[in-house]
Amino acid sequence: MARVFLIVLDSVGCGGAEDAEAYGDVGADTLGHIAAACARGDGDRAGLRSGPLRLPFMTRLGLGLAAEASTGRAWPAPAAEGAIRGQWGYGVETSRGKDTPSGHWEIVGTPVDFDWGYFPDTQPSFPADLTAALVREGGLPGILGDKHASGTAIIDELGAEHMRTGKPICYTSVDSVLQIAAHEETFGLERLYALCRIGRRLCDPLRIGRVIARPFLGGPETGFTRTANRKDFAIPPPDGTILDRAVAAGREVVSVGKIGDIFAHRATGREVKAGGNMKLFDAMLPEVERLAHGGLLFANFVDFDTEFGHRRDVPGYAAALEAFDARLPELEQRLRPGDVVILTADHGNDPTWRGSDHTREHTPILAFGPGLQPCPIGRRETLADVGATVATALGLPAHGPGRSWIHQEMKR
Ligand SMILES: O=P(O)(O)O[C@H]1O[C@H](CO)[C@@H](O)[C@H]1O
Ligand SMILES: [Mn+2]
Ligand SMILES: [Mn+2]
Repeated sequence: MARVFLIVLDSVGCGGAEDAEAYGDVGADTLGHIAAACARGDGDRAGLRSGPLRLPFMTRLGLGLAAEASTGRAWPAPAAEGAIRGQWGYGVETSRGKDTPSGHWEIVGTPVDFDWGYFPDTQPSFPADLTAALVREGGLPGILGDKHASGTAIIDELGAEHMRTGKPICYTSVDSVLQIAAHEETFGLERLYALCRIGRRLCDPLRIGRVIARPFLGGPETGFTRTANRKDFAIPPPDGTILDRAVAAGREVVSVGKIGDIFAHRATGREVKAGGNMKLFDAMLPEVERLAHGGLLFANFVDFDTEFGHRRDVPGYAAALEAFDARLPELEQRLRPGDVVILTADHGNDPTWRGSDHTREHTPILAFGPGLQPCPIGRRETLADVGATVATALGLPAHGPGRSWIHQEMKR
């Protein structure tokens, strides 16, 4: 029986979204703009990387062709060396949010059919009764922030005041989130998590997708750094995800990275975590060897988004893509006959774009595995086609709007 490895490169969009105007994102193109910047020499950073964007493994799977099909523009990075060996295409997000839960839930077959609640880009941003309840129930002296912000910028701005006053830093973005940043030592990590649980309950009636704990360390003299102890408290996804169906059928499920958080830990099986893309890859490989026949491994590689997209760091993003690409042969070596690997993304986060938020884009979809015939899979009208394909490959029941691109004749 096949095993499926579904891997989300968080925020690695490929431009071209027809509805980008509604988001102020016309022309945003995460992969294309990184590749173009690298081609111009604007992706160079001493000691990190230089020159054109080199993604030999994914380019041979069809990444450049997928990007061209998505945007109608030539792929501004080296073409595939050798014949295309993957199934390639791109996905159109139908859920209205350009956030992580919307993207992931749609990928696994359950697009978001309701509108998330959002906090306005005003100051204060949070409704007075929400703040009052958080302060009262959390036993707080007050809160700081109360606005849209980049998470690294706001701890630079308010970290010292937070340490002095004991008031947590609450902020949001264009996504449906309440983020709470606090010092791991002076405020306390468990206390921050407890506060986020209170925030989660208070945000439920507002349909806020996630309450996110953003612990950090450091001091006013040394500067502040976020730690790997981020924790997301999410609304559970709609019923019927591919994870639900796999677990219901008694299949082994392994979640790597932040998948558990994104699905409120429902049907996420054994959760494997590590800090940073490369450590996550290290942690994923033994799971690839171990996964039972008929099993599903679902991984999210978050650094692309958190460390480079939101930080608008082109060389960093390019280096992260190259480092990820260079590890893919290690994954391929561990595949067995019938296995299917799908690489895709949940939304864009163009590091050349204004601001620090996600960007509305199509997402690349690449599939490969022993016995999987290379072919174009075209434009997929919903990311749920990925989940439908996973269901076909694993022999699980169909659910929701997705259509599988794998038929038996394309597998062998
Ligand atoms: O700037 P940071 O804190 O990384 O925030 C980002 O992370 C949030 C959740 O992924 C997004 O909504 C975005 O605003
Ligand atoms: Mn994401
Ligand atoms: Mn993000």
